[in-house]
Amino acid sequence: MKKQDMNRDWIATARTLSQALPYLQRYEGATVVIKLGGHAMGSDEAMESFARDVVLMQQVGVKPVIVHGGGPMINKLLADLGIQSEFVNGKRVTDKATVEVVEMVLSGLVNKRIVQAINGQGGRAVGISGKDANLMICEQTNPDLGFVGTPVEMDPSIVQELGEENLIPVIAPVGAGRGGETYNVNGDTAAGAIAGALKADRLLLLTDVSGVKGADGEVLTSLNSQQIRKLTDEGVIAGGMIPKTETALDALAAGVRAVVILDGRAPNACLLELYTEHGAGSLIRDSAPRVTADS
Ligand SMILES: Nc1ncnc2c1ncn2[C@@H]1O[C@H](COP(=O)(O)OP(=O)(O)O)[C@@H](O)[C@H]1O
Ligand SMILES: CC(=O)N[C@@H](CCC(=O)OP(=O)(O)O)C(=O)O
Repeated sequence: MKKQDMNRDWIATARTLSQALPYLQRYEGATVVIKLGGHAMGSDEAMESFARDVVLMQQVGVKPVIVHGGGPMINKLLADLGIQSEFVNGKRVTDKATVEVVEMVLSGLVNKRIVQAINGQGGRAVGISGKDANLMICEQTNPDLGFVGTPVEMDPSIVQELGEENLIPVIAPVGAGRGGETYNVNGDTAAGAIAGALKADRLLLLTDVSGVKGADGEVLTSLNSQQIRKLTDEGVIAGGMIPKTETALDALAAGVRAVVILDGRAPNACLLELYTEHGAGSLIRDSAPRVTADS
């Protein structure tokens, strides 16, 4: 690279940093719940980049809370074990053998991979599940789905206490039933319930598309609950996007200020969303269009 071009790059970097100031101030002390979907986890490099963003966010005063999925990783182990699995309306039909595999994969392999990635970037992450300290008590969603749970009682104190100690909670979407059962909870649903219980400032749902697409296939940069209902009725919002937009609406109703659906595979997705004017992905809330530094 020529010296002149390098200077231009540095000037642009300095300008970006300087423009981030109002956003850094805006999010100081804010609770940001980030749901990392199985499809967004991708390569080790993508995981490393995600972990670096999370540690940086904490360094500048945000309280990050990570809730993860891991559907593709569960699929793999079930297939290796020869256990059949099917989904109904985006939820895995979960019998006794399946729920054991789900807990093993989510609370074990996936959870510890994220914990290790964050710690590798200089953070201090602690892996828990919805079972720990009664964070997420569940009831059966529908007898036809077996051990699939709906969160009915949340105690977010463990998450708040970890945050106060500058520890980063990494939460597997597995819940406890009142009768000692283990429940498999959709990752988006769990993230929404946790964000709602914390009254988080932001819920970021990281997935494998750039945001919610409209009928023309273009990503909508901001949308409200009315638009979501209309797009869902028209079948434009479908498949795995339905639990995400439903979660977004439930989280807003529970007191979360805004929800963003964005591409977790894009480099620095979380930083772009929080610290730049244009943000990233689709911002969902019920009032004004895009976020400004003081909203
Ligand atoms: N209107 C829409 N806009 C964007 N994606 C959509 C839409 N409708 C359905 N989808 C699908 O939803 C998928 C995201 O859900 P999913 O695969 O369950 O994600 P994750 O594993 O990250 O939780 C996208 O890859 C896309 O195929
Ligand atoms: C009930 C239910 O379907 N649970 C999900 C939990 C994992 C998840 O949600 O993973 P993603 O976010 O990667 O899709 C499952 O068994 O796959």
